[in-house]
Amino acid sequence: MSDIYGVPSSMLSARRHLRRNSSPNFDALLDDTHPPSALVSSPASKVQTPIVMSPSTSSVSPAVRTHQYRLNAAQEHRTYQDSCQRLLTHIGSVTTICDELYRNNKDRAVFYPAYPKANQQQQSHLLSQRPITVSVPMATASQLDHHPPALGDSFHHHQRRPSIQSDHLAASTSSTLVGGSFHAGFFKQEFNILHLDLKVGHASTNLLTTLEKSSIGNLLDEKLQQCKRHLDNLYTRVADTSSKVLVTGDLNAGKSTFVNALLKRELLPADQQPCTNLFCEVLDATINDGLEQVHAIPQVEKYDRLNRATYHMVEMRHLDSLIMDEEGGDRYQMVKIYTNDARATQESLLHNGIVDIALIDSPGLNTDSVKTTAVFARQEEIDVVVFVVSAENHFTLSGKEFLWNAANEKTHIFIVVNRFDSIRDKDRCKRMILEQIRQLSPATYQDADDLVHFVSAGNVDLEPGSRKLDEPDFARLEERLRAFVLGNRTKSKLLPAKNYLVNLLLDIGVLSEANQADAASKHKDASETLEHDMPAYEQLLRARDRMEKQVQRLAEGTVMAIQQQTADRLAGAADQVENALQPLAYPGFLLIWQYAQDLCESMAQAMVQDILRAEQQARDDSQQCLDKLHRMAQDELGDFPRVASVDSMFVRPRDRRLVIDVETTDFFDFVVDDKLSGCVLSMGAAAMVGGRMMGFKDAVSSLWNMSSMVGAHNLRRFALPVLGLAGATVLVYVVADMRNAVERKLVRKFKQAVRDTGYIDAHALRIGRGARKVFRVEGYEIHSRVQKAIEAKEQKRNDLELLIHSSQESMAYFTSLLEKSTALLDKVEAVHIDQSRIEESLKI
Ligand SMILES: Nc1nc2c(ncn2[C@@H]2O[C@H](COP(=O)(O)OP(=O)(O)OP(=O)(O)O)[C@@H](O)[C@H]2O)c(=O)[nH]1
Repeated sequence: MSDIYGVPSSMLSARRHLRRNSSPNFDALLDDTHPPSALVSSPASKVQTPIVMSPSTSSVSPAVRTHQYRLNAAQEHRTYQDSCQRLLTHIGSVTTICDELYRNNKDRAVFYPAYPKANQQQQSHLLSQRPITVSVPMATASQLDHHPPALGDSFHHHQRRPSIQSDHLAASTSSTLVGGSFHAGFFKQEFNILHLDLKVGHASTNLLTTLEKSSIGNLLDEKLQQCKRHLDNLYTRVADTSSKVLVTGDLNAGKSTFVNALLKRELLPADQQPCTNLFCEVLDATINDGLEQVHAIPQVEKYDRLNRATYHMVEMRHLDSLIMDEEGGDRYQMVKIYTNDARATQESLLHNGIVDIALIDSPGLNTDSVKTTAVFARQEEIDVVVFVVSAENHFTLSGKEFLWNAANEKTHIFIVVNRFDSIRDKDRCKRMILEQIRQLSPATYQDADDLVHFVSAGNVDLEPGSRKLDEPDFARLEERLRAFVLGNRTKSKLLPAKNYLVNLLLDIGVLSEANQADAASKHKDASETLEHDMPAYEQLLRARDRMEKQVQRLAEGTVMAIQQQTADRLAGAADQVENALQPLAYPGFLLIWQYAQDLCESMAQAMVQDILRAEQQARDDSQQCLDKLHRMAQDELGDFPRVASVDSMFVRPRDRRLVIDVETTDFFDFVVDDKLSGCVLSMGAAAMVGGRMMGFKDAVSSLWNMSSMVGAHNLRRFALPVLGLAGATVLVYVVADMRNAVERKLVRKFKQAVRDTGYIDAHALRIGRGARKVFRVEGYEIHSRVQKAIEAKEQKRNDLELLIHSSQESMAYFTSLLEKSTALLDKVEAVHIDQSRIEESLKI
């Protein structure tokens, strides 16, 4: 759920909580204030700047100073509230931008620039333009997720990656903006927060360039999710009105006594023997509905004040035994003690009128606990660490280790040197301890006046209702501690949030610029390519039509020619078929039947030979045609292998022979002989050929035919002699002419069969079909290649058009994102945060 500006509802409720919790105290303070003439208007923060009390003000009366403290506290509270509110709004807006970017990255993988690591020279050039400091906490999402800021801030992070000092950044950033836009190229450096950690060391930049766009998109998705989680954390942290002070130190240094002294109440057990076994957090009872209660918590991360199942309620009178009992330390991780403080706001630390402060007393440091306490101190919500050291014992090894670590993390520690009353040579003791601090934590030593306090917590009067004033040293400690806590609250809550927003917005600006440029270049390239490809595409379309017509024309022309050639060749062969008879030797009258069959076979073979020649001719012609087709297609489509082959033509086994049967009548043939000038009967007699005998019926029929020709009268007169002569003549003639008769008859019969069966046309068509088939194969190949080339071009066109469209959208989106992030960056920069001024103004 989010509001109309996209701010999550959880954030809104946290903001309401902030207002509700802080306003009453603030108003109460204001009720008591003098006219606003004491306040100076500050244009930067649009709030009034409190008057910082000069050293001369120390001479004014305590009542005036208290009044001034209230004024300043009220004003600081107002400034803090204003900064909080504005940062919360900006966190919400940046979260919305991250959401949009995340969704955009899901729809269309965002371009992630793989900028090379800036070399030393470039780095120093950038540094000269953008002042960078290592004094401001700035934790990245991942760093904070895994390594909470140390000891109240995150200085150690700056050792790894320089961050931008917010106040300087405002100036430097605005100097890099022209007309509300980032200078191209200026930001070409590594990302601060959106840096994709590939865990491959120095090769990461190279690897980025080789990674799939989608993989980079996924990495960016994860990174944006991390950012959103961190923004949520920052929101909760900024909206949280409380501050936590961890009191740690050596065993028996007087930590519990010191906490009691701050509370002006004997709440925690103090003993000469080490007695604190648990972390004890003391909170103002107002946040527990005014009820004084002790909650013993087995698991801190599950603790919920309103859920009794997450803690055990312990009676206040059993508090000592709970804390001192070693078993308590084993059973519980922490004790929360809600306590009332009836003192006035400027006197109480817990109930100070500005912020809810919780004090956490911890078990004394020893070699076992030093690490646990260090981890505890690094927790995000710890704003200040107070280290208590006994003036008698100075720093132990464990104490030194703790301070040494803290110093390495560039943390200021508030040091309380307790039990100072037991020291006789106080100056010497001070010198020695300050020298130790100088070595252990130079940063703290620098501010020793404010951060190192020599006191005797045991001397603070804890009697209820006592009017006895604290020793000046302890009173000063309280005042400095309060200012330090409030100053650190800004440092540990607002500055990290502001810096994170600034760095994230700068990264979003870099990403937007890079994507704008990338989209513009893609748009330009795609438009140019499209324009360039258009004529080629249209040419291909024309080539397709042209080629299809040519293939059709060439192939069909060749087929027709082949058919015609074949028909001509076969017709010629059929006309000359009698030539096929020449090689055959006549075997004699008795084998004339066999001779007739050989004649038929010889003619058939002659025709087959011609058909085979026609087929070969067709192959040759087809080959030439295929060559032409292929060359033509290659001219348009480039080189490609030929698919069709003439070797596959006419390979199917088939009987090409024309078979005619030999019949008896084939041996008799009547011809008109020119020499006889008359019609002479040339009859082939039915003879026994190859064991075959003419039938009786046929013989009678022949004779009857002859008699009818001669005539009945003559027949009767010359019957016998004529018959005898004729018979002899006929017989001689028939026998003599039988070879010619059968040859003539069979040739005629063969030719007739050629005509009757459509032998020539059938083979001409078959051979033409064979040629057409190979042309069709090649034609199909050419067609599909042209089609593929056209489809590839069309696909490319579609892709280019899509790319043009999406790059246009991308340009529009990132232009608007850049404008938004730039405007937001200006607003975030305008949130004025000055921790040192706060500390100064709250010193009484
Ligand atoms: N003389 C003197 N004694 C003090 C002072 N502060 C604390 N003590 C004594 O020092 C002893 C230890 O005090 P605690 O407050 O229990 O010390 P601690 O650091 O909380 O102890 P552990 O939590 O058990 O490590 C007690 O006997 C206190 O009375 C002081 O300012 N002066």
